Amino acid sequence: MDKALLRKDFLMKRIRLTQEEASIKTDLIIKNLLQSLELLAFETVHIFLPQLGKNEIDTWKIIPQLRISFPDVSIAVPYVIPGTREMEHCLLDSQTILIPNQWKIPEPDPQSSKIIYPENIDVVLVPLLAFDLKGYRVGYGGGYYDRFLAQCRPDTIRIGLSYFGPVDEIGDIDPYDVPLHYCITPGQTYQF
Ligand SMILES: Nc1nc2c(c(=O)[nH]1)N(C=O)[C@@H](CNc1ccc(C(=O)N[C@@H](CCC(=O)O)C(=O)O)cc1)CN2
Ligand SMILES: Nc1ncnc2c1ncn2[C@@H]1O[C@H](COP(=O)(O)OP(=O)(O)OP(=O)(O)O)[C@@H](O)[C@H]1O
Repeated sequence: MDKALLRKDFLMKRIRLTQEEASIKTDLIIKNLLQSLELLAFETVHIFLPQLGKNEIDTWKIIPQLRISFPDVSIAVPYVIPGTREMEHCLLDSQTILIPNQWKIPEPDPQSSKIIYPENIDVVLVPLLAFDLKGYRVGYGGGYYDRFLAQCRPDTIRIGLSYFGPVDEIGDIDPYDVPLHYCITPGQTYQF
């Protein structure tokens, strides 16, 4: 199936989840994610912060667990440079000032935050709407993550988080699409 159709289908599936279903799935995703991360060595992990009102996976529930399980690890979060399809990345700590952007996604204030460069990020937790059996993904369609992942090191581990299992194949993959290494769902962890 094509990205445009998958985007529409999976946005619909996600918005139809009740708060309770979303919360149960998120807890299962966190459990599977922590198990997978235990097997990896990393110093800096990048995480998205959830868009309000769109039923995105509530990554605010993941962050405290990451801090407990990996106390020495730095957490980085993205900032979309206005008017561009590029992102900058900042350290998330108790000092970080967060401001909601035009899509109601909390973002770090890039002026007052410590900038983290893509080449220093070891693991990226990637938002998505749908993914396929080869590890390709569909997001909102801005290409923000494809651009960002291309700036990371080739050995940076890309982990998708998804409420739903994979589709067989995304039809219209293009040369800019950067596949995932893992995708974590409530039911299982896929490795590609
Ligand atoms: N939490 C989170 N942060 C993220 C992303 C993401 O998917 N999730 N992004 C991943 O790339 C980038 C932001 N990209 C976005 C692109 C479009 C819309 C958006 O809401 N677009 C439409 C509505 C889409 C719909 O619901 O139909 C709009 O402008 O109203 C939001 C974020 C960077 N930060
Ligand atoms: N590194 C890049 N340089 C230039 N264009 C790019 C790059 N990465 C992606 N694009 C373009 O951006 C557009 C959106 O890509 P795509 O539909 O794959 O977005 P997406 O993966 O759903 O979105 P996101 O990455 O924001 O979650 C496409 O036209 C794609 O060719």
